[in-house]
Amino acid sequence: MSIVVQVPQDDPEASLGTAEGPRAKTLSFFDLSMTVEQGKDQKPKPLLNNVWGSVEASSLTCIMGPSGAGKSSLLNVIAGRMQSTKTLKIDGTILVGGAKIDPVEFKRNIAYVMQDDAISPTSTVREALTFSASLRLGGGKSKDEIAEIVNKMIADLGLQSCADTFVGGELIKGISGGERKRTSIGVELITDPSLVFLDEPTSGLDSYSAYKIVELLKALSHQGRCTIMCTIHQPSSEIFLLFDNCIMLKSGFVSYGGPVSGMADKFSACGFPVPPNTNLADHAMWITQMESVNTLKDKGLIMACPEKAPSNPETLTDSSERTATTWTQFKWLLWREGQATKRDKAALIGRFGITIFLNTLFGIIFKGAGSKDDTVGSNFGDHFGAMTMVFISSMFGAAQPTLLAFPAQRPIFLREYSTGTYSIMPYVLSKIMFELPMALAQNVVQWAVVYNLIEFRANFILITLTSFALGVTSASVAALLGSAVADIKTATELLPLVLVPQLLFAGFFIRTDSIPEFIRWAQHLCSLKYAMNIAILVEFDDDMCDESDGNLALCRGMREANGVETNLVGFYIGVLVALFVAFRVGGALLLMSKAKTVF
Ligand SMILES: Nc1ncnc2c1ncn2[C@@H]1O[C@H](COP(=O)(O)OP(=O)(O)OP(=O)(O)O)[C@@H](O)[C@H]1O
Repeated sequence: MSIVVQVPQDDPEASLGTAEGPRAKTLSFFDLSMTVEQGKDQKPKPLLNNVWGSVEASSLTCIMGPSGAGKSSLLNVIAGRMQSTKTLKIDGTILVGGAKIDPVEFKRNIAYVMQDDAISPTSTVREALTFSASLRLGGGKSKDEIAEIVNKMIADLGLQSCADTFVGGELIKGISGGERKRTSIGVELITDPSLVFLDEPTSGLDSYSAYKIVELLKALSHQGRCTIMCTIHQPSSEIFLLFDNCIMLKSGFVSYGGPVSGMADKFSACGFPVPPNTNLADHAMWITQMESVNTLKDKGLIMACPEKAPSNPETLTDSSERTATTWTQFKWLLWREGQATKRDKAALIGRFGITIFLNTLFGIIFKGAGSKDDTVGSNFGDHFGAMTMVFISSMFGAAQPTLLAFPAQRPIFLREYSTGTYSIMPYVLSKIMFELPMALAQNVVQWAVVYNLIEFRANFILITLTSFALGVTSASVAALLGSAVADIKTATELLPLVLVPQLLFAGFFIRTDSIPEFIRWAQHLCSLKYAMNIAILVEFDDDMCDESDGNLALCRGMREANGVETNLVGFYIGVLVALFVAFRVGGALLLMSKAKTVF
């Protein structure tokens, strides 16, 4: 790909630093093309065809066109968020001001606001902005300076009345859609970018909120803070006339590129006058949609780029380091994770409520199953069944909350990671730092409920720690699964696929030496098997069993059938730790690869 993005040559540092005041830059692009390979015997499909456009600094531009015309593709290519790949070829020249830059390096000066507002639902507006400012403006700013920047941003965005309200989401009540969009804009604008791109900023908003958002974008651009470009669907007249420029696309061709004020005349001159009392945007959309590319070419609406790209522009990179240290990232992520855990009361109550309810039920059903007192009438089958049920519930109890939370957190991670807000290590560590104590607390509650009711024989601490190890390893499996899929529904459907096979390989229903040899290896991926091996040793060891009622022989038989050996406890613990780490690393790698292809 030979895309170049340029910044002014006269004062490059001023244009790249954290300058206060006007930073907006002109933006022009020439002959942008994008084609996608379609398979061996098919011709590559063109998605963008010699697209061109030029917008002045501090202006507000919309990209319009029928569905599938290439609006998002164009926005993503200009924003440097789409690069050439094996199957996707991108070509063309993009100029910012006048000097060439590396689009990846220049990313810090470009803000991109996604269509879906991916902001932590348990943060307040002020906290979301402070989080972004603290991590993206570098370590050089004091707390007071950050607070001042955030307060100014809140005022600029008109968010004073909801500054300390939760952003909210599906499960937590929060600010309105328009306020959430403003917050998303603020989170990106806080880095003082030269160029701001927004994908459908008005989608899902009522007409008044949509108007207020575009009005805000106009004010921000006209203040000289940045040059703004966004895609938009069917704007009302009032909204459309707020834009300075419009780029209209038809099947990847430019059918209009210029000021909104000159659009009606251009359409008239090409034989498509705007009927009286008609919204110009609707008229332009209608014509673009109705007429074929050839007709629009013949009529002079679709035309080649009127200018040539300058040859050999100078290259400039933005080497300014604005990312906070890993330690700062970790502290902020930990803080946000703590707030999320504390504030999502429904999730907390659900998690511990279900644990208490299920384990009370186990306690009632298996009451005294582990008792050594012959008069209670316990037997080996009930005793082992009780242990199995408690362990299975520990496995699902830890995996479920992680899995349910993950798809909601995933888009937030993808946005923040791809904008360089933090790196993967502090993110994963901050998650684990909260998951471990939560899982421990859940297991302590679980065993506190069942231990005496069922009269388990193992040491309370040992058995609790074993089920805790199982819980956190299962949560890692859930994190891996959550990293792979985008929505809660798919994740929930896939959970049994990952956890139920564990039951088959754990040795409860079938001896592991009876499993067909070609698939027996899979037992080594099962955390439940290793946790049960340890549990068998601490609960069903020789000195825990009673020779007189035949339990000793049953215990020994079970240990033998499942290959459980007393001297391998260290190995079983090691395998659990290794599985925990492997699933976590796998999940992190998957997330990182998703972040690269998110746009
Ligand atoms: N990476 C890709 N590989 C293959 N086809 C793609 C790719 N990206 C986009 N397309 C196709 O290119 C066309 C333009 O897509 P794009 O999302 O840019 O259109 P759009 O105008 O933003 O549409 P909408 O308004 O429906 O969001 C569509 O037909 C889309 O399916």
